[in-house]
Amino acid sequence: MTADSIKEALKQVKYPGFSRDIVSFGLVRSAAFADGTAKVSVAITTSDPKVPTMLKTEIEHCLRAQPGVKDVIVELAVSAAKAAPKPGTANLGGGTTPAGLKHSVAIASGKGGVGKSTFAVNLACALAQILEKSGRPGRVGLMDCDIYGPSVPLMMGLGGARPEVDGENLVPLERHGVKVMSMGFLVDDNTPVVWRGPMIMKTIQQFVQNVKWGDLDVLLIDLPPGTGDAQLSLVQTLPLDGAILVTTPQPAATNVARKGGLMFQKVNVPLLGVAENMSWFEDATGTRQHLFGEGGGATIAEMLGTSLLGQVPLFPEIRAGGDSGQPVTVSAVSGKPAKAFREIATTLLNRLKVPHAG
Ligand SMILES: Nc1ncnc2c1ncn2[C@@H]1O[C@H](COP(=O)(O)OP(=O)(O)OP(=O)(O)O)[C@@H](O)[C@H]1O
Repeated sequence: MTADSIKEALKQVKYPGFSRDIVSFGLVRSAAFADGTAKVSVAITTSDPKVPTMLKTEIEHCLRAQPGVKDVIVELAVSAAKAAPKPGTANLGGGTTPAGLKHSVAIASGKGGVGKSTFAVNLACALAQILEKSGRPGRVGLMDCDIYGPSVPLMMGLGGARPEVDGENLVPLERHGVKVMSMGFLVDDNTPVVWRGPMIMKTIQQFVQNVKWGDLDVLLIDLPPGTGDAQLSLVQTLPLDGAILVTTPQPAATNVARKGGLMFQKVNVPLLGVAENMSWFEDATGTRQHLFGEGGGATIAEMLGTSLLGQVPLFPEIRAGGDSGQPVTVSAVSGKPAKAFREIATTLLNRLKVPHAG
């Protein structure tokens, strides 16, 4: 055995209550092997006294089964979770999953203007439609963390709306079957907000913990564009199941999108796939014009070891839907643009193993 093969073996150990293993969660701090003794050091954040005991037993059991291992020493550093855990809550690396939230997925892009918010809004509406048909209405949330230019309120037809306050909590607004919370609801359009890192972190934590999301199958999180410190902090603050990277097809966009993907890999957030937006434009004769080049989405997906979730063509109706607050998935349910988003929504639900009738 070597330090590496110990870590490899520990990939079989799942964090209690999760389908992910302790290595991919980034909880294994060190591993060593000498004279038949495997020594590992693991750091976790939890307030549940059962978790450390369960983990220790699992790790010992796993390593004792490895060839040449006679003894196992597990050093477990346990720090208390920041927030008091609610029933069904697990805490990892500082993030707290609210009870009732099944899956959270970040929508990210390497740079601005690729249609990330448009994609997030339409994906949320398509998910809500599929889940409603499956007998699960009102189980999709959309959290707009694009603090620098929140466009979700306008795109969802909620411009100027204000959420209700219930005690210490905010009640998300509901539109097109989606529960929505956005920084745009809380700040005045005419007052530019100068955000500093700690303020961003605090706001995002409150968006997760002090918003009455209720029972959700999927919460989509629209991240600010780019791969700076703000994004990295957000990703570490939020308990994420995975991320979708939105890109346009031109080869020039691949490098910057790749950086976005690598950021998630650095913090052990799995990539659920790449979504290519503005893939082509269908002219009057039905011929596809590749205005922004071709193949970028598939190339990035391959580079990052993930797959292409789907492609969304350029449609004037998509832009018009965003501007009017009636996303195309809602205003023209049976049209081609809506179908493109629904296909991606179905693939995502399958990937997250959410049962549906879509
Ligand atoms: N597939 C599409 N077809 C037609 N128009 C689109 C499409 N996707 C996005 N757009 C339009 O492109 C513009 C930019 O989209 P959007 O605001 O969603 O980008 P973004 O990546 O979220 O930008 P930022 O992150 O800088 O806010 C919008 O006017 C939107 O309506």
